[in-house]
Amino acid sequence: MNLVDKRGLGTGVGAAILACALLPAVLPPYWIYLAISAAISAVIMLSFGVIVGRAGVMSLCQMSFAAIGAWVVLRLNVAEAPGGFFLWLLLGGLAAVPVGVAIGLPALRIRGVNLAVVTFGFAVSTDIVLNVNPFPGAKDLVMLDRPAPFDTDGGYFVFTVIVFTVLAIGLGIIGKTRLGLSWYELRHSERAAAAHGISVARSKLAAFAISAFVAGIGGGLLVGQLSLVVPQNFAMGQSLALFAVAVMIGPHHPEGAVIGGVFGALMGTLMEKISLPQDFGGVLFGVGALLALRSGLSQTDMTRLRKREVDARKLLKAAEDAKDAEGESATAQAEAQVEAAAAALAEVPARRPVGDAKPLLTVQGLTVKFGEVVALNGVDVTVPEGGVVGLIGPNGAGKSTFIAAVSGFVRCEGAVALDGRQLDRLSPNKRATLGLRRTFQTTAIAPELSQYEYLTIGAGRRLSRAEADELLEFFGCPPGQVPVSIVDAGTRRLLDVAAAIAARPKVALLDEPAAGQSAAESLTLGARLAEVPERFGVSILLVEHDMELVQAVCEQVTVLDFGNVIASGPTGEVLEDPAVRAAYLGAADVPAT
Ligand SMILES: Nc1ncnc2c1ncn2[C@@H]1O[C@H](COP(=O)(O)OP(=O)(O)OP(=O)(O)O)[C@@H](O)[C@H]1O
Repeated sequence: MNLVDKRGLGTGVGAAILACALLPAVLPPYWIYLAISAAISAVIMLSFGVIVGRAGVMSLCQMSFAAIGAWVVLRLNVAEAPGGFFLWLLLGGLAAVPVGVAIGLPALRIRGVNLAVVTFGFAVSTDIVLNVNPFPGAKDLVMLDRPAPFDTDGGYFVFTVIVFTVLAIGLGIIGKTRLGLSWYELRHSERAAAAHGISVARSKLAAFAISAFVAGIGGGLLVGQLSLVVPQNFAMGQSLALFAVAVMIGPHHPEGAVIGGVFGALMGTLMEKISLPQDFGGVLFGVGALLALRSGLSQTDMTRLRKREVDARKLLKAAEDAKDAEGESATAQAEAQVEAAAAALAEVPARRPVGDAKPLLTVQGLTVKFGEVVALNGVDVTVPEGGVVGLIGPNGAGKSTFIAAVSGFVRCEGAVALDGRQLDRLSPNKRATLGLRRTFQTTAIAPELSQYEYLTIGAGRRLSRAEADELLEFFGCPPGQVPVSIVDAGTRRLLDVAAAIAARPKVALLDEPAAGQSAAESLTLGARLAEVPERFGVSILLVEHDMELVQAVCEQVTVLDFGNVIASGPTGEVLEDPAVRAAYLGAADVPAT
């Protein structure tokens, strides 16, 4: 879980040095000029990589941000401002940031195609403004002079490659931080991100701000290449074509940005060389983008994921072979697992406090209505410190709605307090950061993440390798390098539980974590959950249909039926209650104690 992928960094920097040493020496002047265009396009591609590739936001106005960068550089050039081109370039990037944030504000309320329309609207407005107001210096032909030692085309190519490399490394590091990883989560599920304590608004605005900065730098670089720019350099059609390339190729990985940049810059020339109309390239990009949108993954995502999966499968096979070498058959292992789980569960009641601990989560009079449907009607539940409390009931009783309301995802009446603090008016991510975590019945984990990366998102901090390994082993998940894409649905739930516990919240609300598990696995999970309060300092509210699990792990249980509490108290007594047995009749077996 290092912030820098040393192998990738070595390869990338090596390739950049090679390109800088070779291309200016061997390419004819026109192709050097095209190589500069490709490097600048690659920088602009990086900006698409942040907003489209990582955060999954359909932004069609990156060239407008580039135009702002170009405008600032030219304005400072005309004014002969101190600092020179390098400083102006930086200021051009920074000038695009507030505009990026302003464009990002609507993204807090709208998404998908609607957001694409908003960003496209901005691109159109920029087009109109630029066509009416020429770039600074255009009237009097005040050109920008490239600074030495980058004043020749070959030298300027080297400069653009250096800028690209620095930006790619910076974005790579950001991508490994919680902010960067949170963009992946936003792309798949904003609810899951909020449940992990991520402020969806802040995360999206940061993506807009950073992508606008990078695009602004790209615009400034274009001024350095052309000495003076015209509105057509930033036309909305350009934004559209580059967006399609970005969706297709995946410029959030440096190799994707380079390929995208080369395509973007050279496609016109290539089409001309094979006697096809230049615009035909745009059609090809559009078709490629549609295919990528259908699969949900870009070309570079797929290539990287396949490699990760191959490596992970080797790792899993080696672990399996090691077990086989120990001579234990799969059946013997499963039997040993059940025996161990049963033994661990047998010890649980002796270790647990029985209801006399301090209340940690108190929910009073919780009422949720969906139109005419009263999903919850004045429900009271308390989770004591160090306790595992069950919430059960037949299908549609209101259990998931309870978790959604307590964690802030659903409007409700009533009072929710965590460790004495009222949570009622707080957002889901605020509740999560205060120590109330939840899992979902249906997980929405980004498949391209490794389990280590997912734990980092869940934990809200960088976990040490040892801590992450301990959590994964404890919950029976595969090794941390294994990508989520090849983890089965049942194990993804366990990973979700591990990510919730990784944050060391005060209380974790677990929504059917044993669904999809075999009887033996469910028993094993029970033993682990019973251990969680003591081992990780996290109290649990457990929603489950597996009555054996509930009976073994929960000291207290509350039963819902049609949104009403029909019984609450020590598990053994409640499960014997005739009203509970009647509610469950035909819905699930309640084993007699
Ligand atoms: N968003 C919603 N809009 C309208 N009705 C809803 C919504 N969410 C839940 N309900 C209704 O609220 C009631 C409780 O649903 P909920 O999913 O909480 O039950 P549950 O006990 O979790 O069921 P299960 O065990 O099947 O998950 C059901 O009648 C359901 O149809």
